[in-house]
Amino acid sequence: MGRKFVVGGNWKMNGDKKQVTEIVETLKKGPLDPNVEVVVGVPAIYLEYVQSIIPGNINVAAQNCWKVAKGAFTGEISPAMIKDIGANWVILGHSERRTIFGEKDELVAEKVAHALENGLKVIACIGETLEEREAGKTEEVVFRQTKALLPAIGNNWANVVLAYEPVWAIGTGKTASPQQAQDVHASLRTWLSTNASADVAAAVRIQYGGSVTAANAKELAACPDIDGFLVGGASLKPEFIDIVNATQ
Ligand SMILES: O=C[C@H](O)COP(=O)(O)O
Repeated sequence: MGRKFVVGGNWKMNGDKKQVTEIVETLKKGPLDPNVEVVVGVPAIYLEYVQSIIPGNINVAAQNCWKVAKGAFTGEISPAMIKDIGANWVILGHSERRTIFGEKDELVAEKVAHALENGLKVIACIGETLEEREAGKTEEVVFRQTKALLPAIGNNWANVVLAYEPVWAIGTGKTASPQQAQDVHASLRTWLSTNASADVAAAVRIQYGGSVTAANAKELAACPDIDGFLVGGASLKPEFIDIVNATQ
């Protein structure tokens, strides 16, 4: 049962025009494993520029979008706008959106529903905080966050990638161990098989995110339920190529 490995590079609020051009040049040189789907999450202001210079084998994602097509929502962008400039993906529910900008499960779900309705593919992020993990609530939190997405996704699972990103591992240098990540991915798949369907559970790709580097990617990629990565800091560096190629 082949789940195509999918690696996202989330540039977050980093880079200027010169640096994003350099990153694209590095990606062009690769070489990138042709069996891996690659998506780069680009700051909104550079989306159209990056889309215009990136090779066709790499997909461009927005890092957020709003839940309706247009209107009086100062500072926001819509899925229609993302599609209009040629990009096809959006990252939603990232823990930085949840914790810094106060996005709740319901809002994330509304955004996911609208993005999918408008033909975008979605990387939907979930994950527990350190406090929640230490309280033994990892599964409870991850299942709650995913449950909120079920009606939003409906029968559109083919256009969704889940990204499990334990908040305590993001940007901290503390990667979840392969066993810790595998355990959550496996229990999420079991939960999906009960709460969505066996087909969804078997087919959905679950990325791991949180301090992924070239040094730890191969071991994580070898876990049976880890189907890719969502990479922050290391996606700005040439080592991103090695992370994309971690299954080789
Ligand atoms: O979206 C990416 C994650 O937040 C991981 O970031 P990081 O690789 O810098 O820890």
